[in-house]
Amino acid sequence: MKTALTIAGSDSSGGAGIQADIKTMTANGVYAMSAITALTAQNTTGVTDIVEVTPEFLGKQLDSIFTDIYPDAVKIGMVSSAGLIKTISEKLKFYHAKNIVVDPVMVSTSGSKLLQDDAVETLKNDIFHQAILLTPNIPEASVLSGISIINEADMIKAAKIISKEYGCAVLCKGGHSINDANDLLYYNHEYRWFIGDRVDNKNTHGTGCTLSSAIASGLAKGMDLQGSIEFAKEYVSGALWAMLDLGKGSGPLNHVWNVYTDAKIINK
Ligand SMILES: Nc1ncnc2c1ncn2[C@@H]1O[C@H](COP(=O)(O)OP(=O)(O)O)[C@@H](O)[C@H]1O
Ligand SMILES: Cc1ncc(COP(=O)(O)O)c(N)n1
Repeated sequence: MKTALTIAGSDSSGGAGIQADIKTMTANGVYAMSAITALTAQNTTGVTDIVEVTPEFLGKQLDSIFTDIYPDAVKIGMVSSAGLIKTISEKLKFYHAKNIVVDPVMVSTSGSKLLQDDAVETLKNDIFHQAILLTPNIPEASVLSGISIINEADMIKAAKIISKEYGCAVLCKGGHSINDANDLLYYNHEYRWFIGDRVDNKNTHGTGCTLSSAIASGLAKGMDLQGSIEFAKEYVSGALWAMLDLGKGSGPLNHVWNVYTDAKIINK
C-alpha cells in the first residue's frame, strides 16, 4: 500500500485539517499518517481557540514517522508559526522527503487566522522551494504574489510570479472566484486550466485541505502531477455534489462519496 503524510492542524469538527486529509487519503486507497502542528477548537461556524504543539514535539512526530513508515508523498497544511515551520523544513530536508504538496493555509473559510503574520516569510523561505506544488486559493495567491486578483488573467499572472520565485508548480484555486471553480496550474512557462463546474453548495469547509491531500494521494500512487490534479479535482467535485449538510455554518464535504456510491443512503 502506498503511504502519505499530512503535516497540519487538527479540526475538532472533522471537516478540514488533519481529519479531512486522513479521510481523503483513506478514501483514495492510500495509508495515511499525521504530524499535528496545532489543535483547533473549531466547528462549521468558526475557530474558538488554537493550541500549538512545541517545535520539539512536532520534530519527534516527524522522526517517528520517517524512521519507520516512509511516506510516498507529504501534504503540508496549517503550520501556524515560524518555529514549527523551521522544524518542518529541517526534517523534510534531513529525511529527503519527496512529493511535497504545500497548501499555504492562512485564513479559514470562517475567517480565523491560521498562520501568524510573521510566519509568512518563514513559510516562503524555508518550505516553498522544497515543494513540488503550491496550492494557494485566490486570497493566498494575492498575498504571495503581491498583486490583486479579480479575474482569470490575474490568476495566471499571480501563479507565474509565485512559480518563478520559488521554482515549483503553482495551482491557483478558483473556489473563491465569482465564475466557475476553475483552477490554474502554472509551471515551466506553461499553464493549464483545470475546469470545474461550480457546485451550488454552501458547505465548502475543508475544500482546500481535501484537494491538496487528494493530490498528494495521487502522487503517492505514482500518478504524475497533472494526472494527480485531475483526479483530485474530480474527487472534490464529487464530495461537494454528494450534498452532505451538517452543522450550522459552512459544513463539511462527504469524503466517502466514492467509497459508498449511493450518496442518499450515507447522507441519512
Ligand atoms: N462551489 C464549488 N464548486 C466546485 N468546486 C469548488 C467549489 N468551491 C471550491 N471548489 C474547488 O475546491 C478546491 C479548493 O478551492 P478553494 O475553495 O478555492 O480553496 P480553499 O479551501 O483553500 O479556500 C478547488 O479545486 C476549487 O475549484
Ligand atoms: C486545522 C485547519 N486547517 C485548515 C483549515 C482551512 O480549511 P478551510 O479553508 O476550508 O476553512 C481549517 N479550517 N482548519
